[in-house]
Amino acid sequence: MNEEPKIIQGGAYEDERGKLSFVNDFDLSAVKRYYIIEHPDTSVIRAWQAHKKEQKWFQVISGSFLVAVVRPDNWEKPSEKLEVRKVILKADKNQVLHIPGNFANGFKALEPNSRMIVFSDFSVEESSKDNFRFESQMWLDWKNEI
Ligand SMILES: Cc1cn([C@H]2C[C@H](O)[C@@H](COP(=O)(O)OP(=O)(O)O[C@H]3O[C@H](C)C(=O)[C@H](O)[C@H]3O)O2)c(=O)[nH]c1=O
Repeated sequence: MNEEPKIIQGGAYEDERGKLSFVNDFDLSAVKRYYIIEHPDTSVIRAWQAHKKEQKWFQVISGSFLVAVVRPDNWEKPSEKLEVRKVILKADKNQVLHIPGNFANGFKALEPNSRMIVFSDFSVEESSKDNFRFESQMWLDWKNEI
């Protein structure tokens, strides 16, 4: 599988009734569950979680996050020198980041109390059989990011 992470751009509509935010191109037909992650401050690093098959979709719903994505070259002992792709997701940009299988993800909030909703195409049980973790200090010096 050679699919790459990508941004699905949404939009917003405002009138006298208020504001409606949407992501029309986000097809949720594969999604089995969602969860919401909130980081109290910008010092918390949540990394690295990885899946060979499970897909995730991330949307920031409050504040902003730096999300980093790496494709492990080896699932037991990956190289420490791999390309790190970095994306800043902000609640007011209405963007969904799709991370296909075969990638590791890591992130930190850029503002206190930032919140992110995560959609997954695997149940919790399926995910637990496709769950890989790597040390947070791998690949990125998080403290010096932004
Ligand atoms: C995600 C999830 C978790 N939980 C329970 C299971 C654990 O007892 C507890 C903490 O979960 P976990 O340590 O897996 O959370 P993260 O380390 O943030 O990882 C999660 O979010 C990152 C981005 C991943 O990519 C992982 O696949 C996903 O598991 O919540 C549930 O009951 N349901 C859920 O949907």
